[in-house]
Amino acid sequence: MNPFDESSHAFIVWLSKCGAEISQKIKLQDLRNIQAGRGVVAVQNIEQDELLFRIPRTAILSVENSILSNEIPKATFEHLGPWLSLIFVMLYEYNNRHVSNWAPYFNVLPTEFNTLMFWEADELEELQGSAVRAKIGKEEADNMFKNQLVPVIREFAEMFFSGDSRARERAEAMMENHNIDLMHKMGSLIMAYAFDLEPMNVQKDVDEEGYASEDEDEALPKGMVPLADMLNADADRNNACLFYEAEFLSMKAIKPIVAGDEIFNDYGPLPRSDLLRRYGYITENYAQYDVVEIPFTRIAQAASKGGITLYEDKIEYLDEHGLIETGYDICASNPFSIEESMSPELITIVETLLLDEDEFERLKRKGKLPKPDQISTRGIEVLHNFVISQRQEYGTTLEQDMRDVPVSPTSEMTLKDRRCGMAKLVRMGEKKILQDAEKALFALLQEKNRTNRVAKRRAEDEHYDLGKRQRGR
Ligand SMILES: C[S@@+](CC[C@H](N)C(=O)[O-])C[C@H]1O[C@@H](n2cnc3c(N)ncnc32)[C@H](O)[C@@H]1O
Repeated sequence: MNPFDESSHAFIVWLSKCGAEISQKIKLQDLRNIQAGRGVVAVQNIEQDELLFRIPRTAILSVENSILSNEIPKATFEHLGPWLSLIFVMLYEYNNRHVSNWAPYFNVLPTEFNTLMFWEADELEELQGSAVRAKIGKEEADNMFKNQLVPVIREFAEMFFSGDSRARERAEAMMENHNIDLMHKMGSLIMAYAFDLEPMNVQKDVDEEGYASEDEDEALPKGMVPLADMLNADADRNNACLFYEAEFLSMKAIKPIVAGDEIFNDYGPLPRSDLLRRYGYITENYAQYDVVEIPFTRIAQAASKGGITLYEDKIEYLDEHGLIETGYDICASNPFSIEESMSPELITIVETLLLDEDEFERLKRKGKLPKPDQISTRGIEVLHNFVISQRQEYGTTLEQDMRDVPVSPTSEMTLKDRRCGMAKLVRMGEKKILQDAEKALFALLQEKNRTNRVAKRRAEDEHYDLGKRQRGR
């Protein structure tokens, strides 16, 4: 057995000893040949609703289950919040791997990542104007590690490095780059592997597709659920789901699975930019969720270029209505439609900015806002300009990108070429949306102008007829 399979085997043996029940119909498989690390595959046909495995809650790597939670005051974890608390606990268990209950688990978790946090500057450049570059948050995470996490490690150094006479020195060394890097790796593991630890029968507010809001998810405690996190995901190939029970978390088939098929979890309807940021991979069937985010700052710039003043009172009023955000999405749709793809908030903002003072005051008195489905000719022009100005943020055109082949990342490529290939697919997806939006807005503008011309001509004709009738009297 090669070392990779040996770790997989030792992990499954350990997990069974922890009390997990694992169906004989599945196995953990080496999928490095398709750049997918490990994955879970069916070895026999599986029926819908069949149990694939169940993991006792006690085997979850979480704050609650780590012995650190007996030693460190609850208030400290509350102060750190769910994300930093889990990083804290994972660092502790990782540093004490020789005695940690989760050592065989750490042996199957990756130590190298392809997520945007770990890309070189020239690789990130390949994303060109994509708003995802502003969301990587490396600096913010660095600051949180240095200003919030390291002080806690210093405060509880004797426990964190228990049994080590150099505990204080080691706590000081947590500020060093290699340790901050380790914190980023734990953070990245959480981002791509951790589950929100929902209590049993949780009632979350979900959208029409069944997804909870990010804010709601962020407030939940997080935990690393062994094996459940070995499932890959691929947009609409989801065939399994994790169920939260009192003592166990159970992974069950949600449709029949044929022997040989991979078992896929659902990571959510993520655009490829976010998939790359959080998980470090992309596949074509996530293109349906692609978005272009127009940052608010760009809207402000484009508006002032177009002669629209961002009056403070209008911005304040829009903010009171919760409409001022860091950015606004234009989503992919097929066939592209403005109603389906264009952020209604963005349309309302544009129409509000275009209101004259009297009209704005009148709406404000009534506590109302312009309706996004009643877009004006001037509003279309402004949105068209936003789209053009966003398109200019990308260094190459879609046609140029399409000319250079090959684009699809393959296993023969170097890591750099693969990253650049993935970045190119992300920026091409965004450019396609911008191209579709530009065309659709232009067509709508022409239609509006045509209707306006007809209405004007009709009004002129009526005026002329009235004049003739009056003269004929
Ligand atoms: C929750 S883990 C799944 C287990 C992982 N494959 C492993 O070997 O540890 C998520 C990571 O798996 C990889 N992954 C998931 N789905 C994938 C897919 N469809 N294609 C390629 N890689 C995938 C990505 O690296 C992602 O960050």
